[in-house]
Amino acid sequence: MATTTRRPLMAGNWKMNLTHLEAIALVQKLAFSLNDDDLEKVEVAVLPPFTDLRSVQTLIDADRYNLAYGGQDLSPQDSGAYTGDISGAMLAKLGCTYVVVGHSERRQYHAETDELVAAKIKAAYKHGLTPILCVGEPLEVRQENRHVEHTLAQLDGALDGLGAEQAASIVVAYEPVWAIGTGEVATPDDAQELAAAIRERLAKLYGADVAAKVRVLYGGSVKASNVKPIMEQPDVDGALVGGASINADEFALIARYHRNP
Ligand SMILES: O=C(CO)COP(=O)(O)O
Repeated sequence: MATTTRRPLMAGNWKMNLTHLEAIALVQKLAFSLNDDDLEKVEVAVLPPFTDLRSVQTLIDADRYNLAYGGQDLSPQDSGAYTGDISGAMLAKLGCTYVVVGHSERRQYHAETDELVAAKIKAAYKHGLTPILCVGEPLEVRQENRHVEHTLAQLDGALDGLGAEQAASIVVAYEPVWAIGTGEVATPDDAQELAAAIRERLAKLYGADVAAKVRVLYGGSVKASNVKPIMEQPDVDGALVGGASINADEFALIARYHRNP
């Protein structure tokens, strides 16, 4: 399927890093490193901790930076007695475009199930947010050569009950757990294999037109030095970057992969 209609998305998942003051410095530096030409070719988003979002919003609005931003998680509930949780409504009020859902660290450390991930996706759409759904297999599953099956089962579970109109705007990030924070990046062929399998499953569930619209990202040890061949894969439409996204120079280089040497 043609990639030309899908604008790549380069998203920086800061995870639990950077105070709101550090966030301001990073976003300023990032904005100065990217020119209009870069931002026409790719969409660039930052996904800071909740405590940084108000500062990031204020800065981006005031200086009219052409950067998107979003949260790293949301509650499936709208409001109420859910201590420590943040609702989609709260993120939407802060001008967020995106919200990460089902990251492997949430699945691992907060026991998030596919069912909960599906509920969070619905909550995101309810509040006008675009989910960045993370799927991907742990090492032992890859060693057993069940990575495609495992990842597609996560996708099926997360999309359960979701209509085609909403599915057309979802972003799916293939993040093999063994590649996250390990320095061991998947090969461009690995990334393409799963991105194509995800798109094929979307086509089966929602039709080829929907599948052709969905951006499928790769995530896991992405750096400026390895991003280009991954981005050249026909079904890979961007990157979800962790560690390298909290360094403004490195993340700008990644976002500008199309003019890296
Ligand atoms: O989990 C990731 C992005 O969501 C990837 O993290 P790293 O880029 O640090 O491997």
